[in-house]
Amino acid sequence: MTDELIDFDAVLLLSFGGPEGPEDVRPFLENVTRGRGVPPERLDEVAEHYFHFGGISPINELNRDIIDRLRIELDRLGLDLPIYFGNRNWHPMVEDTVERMTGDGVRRALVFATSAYGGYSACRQYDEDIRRAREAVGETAPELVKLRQFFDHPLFVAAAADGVRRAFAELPSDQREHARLVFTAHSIPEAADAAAGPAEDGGHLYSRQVFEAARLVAAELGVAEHDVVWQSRSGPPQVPWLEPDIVDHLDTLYSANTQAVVVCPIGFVSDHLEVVWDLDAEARERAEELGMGFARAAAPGTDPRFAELIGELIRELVEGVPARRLSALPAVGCTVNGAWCATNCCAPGRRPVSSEPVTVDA
Ligand SMILES: CC1=C(CCC(=O)O)c2cc3nc(cc4[nH]c(cc5[nH]c(cc1n2)c(C)c5CCC(=O)O)c(CCC(=O)O)c4C)C(CCC(=O)O)=C3C
Ligand SMILES: [Fe+2]
Repeated sequence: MTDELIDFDAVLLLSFGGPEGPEDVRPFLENVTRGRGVPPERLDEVAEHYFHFGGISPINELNRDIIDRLRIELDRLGLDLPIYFGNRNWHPMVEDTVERMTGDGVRRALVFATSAYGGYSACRQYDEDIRRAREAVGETAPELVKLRQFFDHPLFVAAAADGVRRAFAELPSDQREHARLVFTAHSIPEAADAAAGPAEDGGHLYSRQVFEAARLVAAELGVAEHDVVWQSRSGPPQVPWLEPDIVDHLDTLYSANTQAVVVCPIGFVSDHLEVVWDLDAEARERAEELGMGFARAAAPGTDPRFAELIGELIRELVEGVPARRLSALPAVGCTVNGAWCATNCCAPGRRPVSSEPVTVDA
């Protein structure tokens, strides 16, 4: 990124996308898993999760709500920028959106990708989306400047902490005091985590940022102990992914006499299908079988501070306001036209740079 402040004429919210009816589910899943070696049985299983909710993922509506709140926030800030919406895997597809932006005369837009973290799936794949969309349009495509990773922004941490506070309050008072705070994020292959971040930084940027965000939220709440575990694993069983899984972890906690858990999906921006299925359905059911209390914290996306956060990330580039950050870990991801953050940053096939064990307790 250049140091000089430059003019922007639009904002693009770039997200994952999700089906909006039963007939969308299969083609959506084909889009998500194209070329990724996800076994067909896994796809059948995941399709069932979507059918359970009538084939509708909440993600698009939640993103539209974020856009509505961002509109109000940008108006409040006096930033007269139209907001566009485009997805990687479902309509509105980012290629179509960038084409529309071009037709509307947009020359240089800020891109907010709905993930707080680094790593291939959480960061670099959004750069690929930006490149693909610009290539589809050709030479007249607008310049697209992606906003940075925000896992340690005080507004992200505060919004997540508030969700946890409300979840604790949902538990019966006798369980509240002893409830274990457990954070979850989407599991990724261990090799992808090892390759996450600029190579010279030593890798594992995704899991390090997730651990750090969890630590910051727990610290804000004054909760002394917590765990970080993973959810929504896919891919063949012989390929190692980040572990333990949330459901297995509930068994471990049960063996250690834990009476209740509060689960915070810190790895996600909104309560989309992976949250409502893997946590509200599967994990809650396991907790009930074990007789453990269970409450799930809302993801930060619906909190008014989330729109404020996006406004602040925009002002970092538009007005040069200093980046507010609570950790010293790298927060990269701000690049132009889908360029990588650094050579080999989060490269899908990069060899592990270090293989330090990733601990669970903070
Ligand atoms: C790190 C990460 C995030 C967080 C960052 C971010 O938010 O961007 C995320 C978000 C999401 N993941 C989502 C859904 C899916 N992810 C899948 C598959 C995968 N995710 C992966 C990683 C991540 N995923 C990976 C390494 C795979 C394996 C295949 C591949 O390398 O691509 C599959 C395929 C089937 C399966 O589950 O096996 C589905 C359906 C939805 C939408 C939910 C809805 O519809 O509401 C969202 C927001
Ligand atoms: Fe995913």
